[in-house]
Amino acid sequence: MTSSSRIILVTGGARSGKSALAERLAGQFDMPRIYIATATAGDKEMRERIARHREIRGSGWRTVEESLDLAGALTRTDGQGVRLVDCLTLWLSNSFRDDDFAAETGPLCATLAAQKSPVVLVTNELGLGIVPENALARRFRDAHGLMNQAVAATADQVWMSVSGLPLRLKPERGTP
Ligand SMILES: Nc1nc2c(ncn2[C@@H]2O[C@H](COP(=O)(O)OP(=O)(O)OP(=O)(O)O)[C@@H](O)[C@H]2O)c(=O)[nH]1
Repeated sequence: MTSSSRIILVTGGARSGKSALAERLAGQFDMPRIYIATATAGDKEMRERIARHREIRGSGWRTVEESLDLAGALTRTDGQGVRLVDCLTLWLSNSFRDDDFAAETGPLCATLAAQKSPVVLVTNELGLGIVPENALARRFRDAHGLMNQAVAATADQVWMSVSGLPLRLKPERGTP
């Protein structure tokens, strides 16, 4: 992995294989691995899911749990290894202020641009289905799409996982 691939975004639908792709991309950096989890274990199913993820990741990863201050977690861990953030969707949902999505996404993109060590970020490709009936869900969906665009613009590489298959979106093959 070259130094020009410092910020990598991986998008995809639920159970599309995006987390596994992100782990493979992070694994290409020959340095310690730090997993930044934005999920909180709200119920038994989520606790079991998290336990499974930890088991699969194994001891090669240090885990940092940060559901709100993602920029702070990135700043604190910069210089310590490659960071894998899983995922931006839950982070935005935890920190979403109904009226002002830029208040969260702007500082995140500025922090990403300032990182010295690599970061692989996982997000979801929302909004491919029907328009939600609920107004808050519509505002979240729109804010989430704008967040993805802003992070993708900041990223050196963008990938999408479709049915477990990786699709590279940025840079397109053949372009420098
Ligand atoms: N708090 C916490 N959350 C974790 C940990 N490990 C994984 N997670 C969370 O588990 C979630 C990812 O797992 P899944 O929901 O199974 O993945 P998915 O997005 O449905 O499926 P894929 O597209 O295949 O990745 C992310 O939201 C992570 O934050 C951990 O150690 N602690």
